[in-house]
Amino acid sequence: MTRKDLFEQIQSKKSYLCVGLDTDINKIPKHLLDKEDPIFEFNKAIIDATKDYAVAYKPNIAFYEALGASGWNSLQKTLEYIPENTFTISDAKRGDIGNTSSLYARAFFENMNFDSVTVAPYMGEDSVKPFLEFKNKWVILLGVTSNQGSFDFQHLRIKDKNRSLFEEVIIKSQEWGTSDQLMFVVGATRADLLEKVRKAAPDHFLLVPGVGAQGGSLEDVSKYGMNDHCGLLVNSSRGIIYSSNGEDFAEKAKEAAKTLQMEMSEYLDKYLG
Ligand SMILES: O=c1ccn([C@@H]2O[C@H](COP(=O)(O)O)[C@@H](O)[C@H]2O)c(=O)[nH]1
Repeated sequence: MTRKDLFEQIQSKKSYLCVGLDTDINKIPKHLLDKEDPIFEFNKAIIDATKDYAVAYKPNIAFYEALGASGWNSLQKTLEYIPENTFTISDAKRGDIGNTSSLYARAFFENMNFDSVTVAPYMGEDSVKPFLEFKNKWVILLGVTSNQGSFDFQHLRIKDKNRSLFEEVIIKSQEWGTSDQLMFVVGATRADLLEKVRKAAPDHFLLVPGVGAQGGSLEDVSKYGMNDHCGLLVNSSRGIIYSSNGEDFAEKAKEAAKTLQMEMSEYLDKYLG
């Protein structure tokens, strides 16, 4: 999917919502467990319920690979079920020496046909570039993450450049790929840093996890993160998919997604540059 296609979807749905499919066999409603593939049945119902409000879906790969072959199978079926014109993110946080990264890229872009994959930047250029060799595919590089541990490394100051390590990641990586193939993860819990991030990357899309269960503010993210083509994909996983663990789980997920979409629609009117 191109950047233009993505912006068109955002405009037509008045939404920049990404629904996170962090599907945990121990958390899904009990009545699904006697189905042949409970994970897929759950995802299918969530996708049906939220597809009018979401422009992207983000399965977190850990939840699937933890289940072995059956998890990969559920993931493939889920990916195929996501409607066309919807952006797909494999949240895999990969990255290794070049030849290994090439194989990760093939796994998610060729074998599975995701639009994008999240990549950890700390092994540097040769670990990221293999992912950038695929036409109309996206690398979503971890910029400043939503967790407390982000302070261990990402916020360290680089004295001679007078900036933080996460800013250096965002600036340096723009030498490797364009804003048509590179996005950055910025945690919603770090909305205070969005002005800095936007200074370093004015045109790029940002994937922003951390609203909902982690408490990030959608309004702050939208106010400080939006650019003239929106430039935001805001993810909520648990806050949507586990709104209820009863028979009404899909209906409740729909309500949660719709609530976020309606708020986003307001912010698009208010903050779109
Ligand atoms: O900085 C980051 C990077 C990735 N994530 C992932 O996003 C979702 C968030 O889930 P919620 O249930 O909405 O909190 C999850 O898959 C994380 O692994 C992140 O939270 N922060």
